[in-house]
Amino acid sequence: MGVSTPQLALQTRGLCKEFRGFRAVSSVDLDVHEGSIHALVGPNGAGKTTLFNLLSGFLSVSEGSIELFGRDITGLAPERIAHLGVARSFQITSLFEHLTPLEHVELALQGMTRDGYRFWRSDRSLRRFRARADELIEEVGLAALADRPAGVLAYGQKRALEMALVAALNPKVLLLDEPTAGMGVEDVDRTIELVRRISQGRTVVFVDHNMHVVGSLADRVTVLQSGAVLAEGTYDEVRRDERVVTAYLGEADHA
Ligand SMILES: Nc1ncnc2c1ncn2[C@@H]1O[C@H](COP(=O)(O)OP(=O)(O)OP(=O)(O)O)[C@@H](O)[C@H]1O
Repeated sequence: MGVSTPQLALQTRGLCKEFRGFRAVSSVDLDVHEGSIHALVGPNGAGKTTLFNLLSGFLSVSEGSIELFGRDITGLAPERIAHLGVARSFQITSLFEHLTPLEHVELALQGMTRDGYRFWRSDRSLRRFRARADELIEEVGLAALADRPAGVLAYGQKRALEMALVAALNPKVLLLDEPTAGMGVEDVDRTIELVRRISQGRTVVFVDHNMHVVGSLADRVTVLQSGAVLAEGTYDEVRRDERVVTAYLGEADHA
C-alpha cells in the first residue's frame, strides 16, 4: 500500500555548530540516502568541513540531531561513530613515511580486529592480512609501489593509499574530505574512478571544490552557504539554480 521510501544512511535535523556565538553550521537538514554518493559543496567558509566534523563526531553538536541508519548518534564520541560504520578519509599527515603501502594497509586491517593497533606485533601476525591488503593495494593502483616507503610516493599516490586505508575499515558510510584537492587532471580522473569503485555497496559523502568531480560522481548535491543549506538536488538541478550561481559568482567577484 504505502510508498516505500529508501532508507536514509544519514539524516540531520536542525543541526547547528557555534564557535563562540558564530554559527559555522546553521539549522542544517541533510538527508543522505543509503547507497548514494552525496556531495557537499559551497564557497570557502560555507561550513562543509565543520559539518563533516559533526557527522564524524570530531566536533560536538551545539543544537539539532544526527541519525545514522535511523539511530540517534548525536553526541557520540568519534570512535563510537567509527565503530558504527562511519569512516573518514585519512589526512596525509597520518601516513608513516618509513612504512610501505602494504604495511599501512596491513596495520589498518589489524586495527579492525580485537588485536587493535599493536605495532609491536610480529610480521607473522600481520601476514594474516596480506591477501586482503594486496587486494586493496591493487584496487587503488599501487601494486607496483606496494613495498616502497610511503615517503617516496607522489601526492596522488599518497591520497590513493589513504583511500585504501579507509576502504580497509570496510565502512558503511564513507566521508571523503576533498579527495581530489591539489591533484592534476590525471590524478583527478583516477580518483573519480577509485571513489566510484570504493562506493560499491556503501554510502559516500564527499566535499569537493572541483565541479567536474561533483558532476561525475554525485547522485545528490547539497550546497551550503554561510553554514546553511542553500540548495539541494541533482548536480544539474543545483547548477542551474539562480541562488547557487549567485553564491559562486559572488565568491569569484571577491577572489
Ligand atoms: N574551530 C573553529 N573556531 C572558530 N571558527 C571556526 C572554527 N572552525 C571553523 N570555523 C569557521 O567556521 C566557518 C566555516 O568553516 P569550514 O572550515 O567548515 O568551511 P568550509 O566550507 O569547509 O571551507 P573551505 O572550503 O575553505 O574548506 C568559517 O568561517 C571558519 O572560519
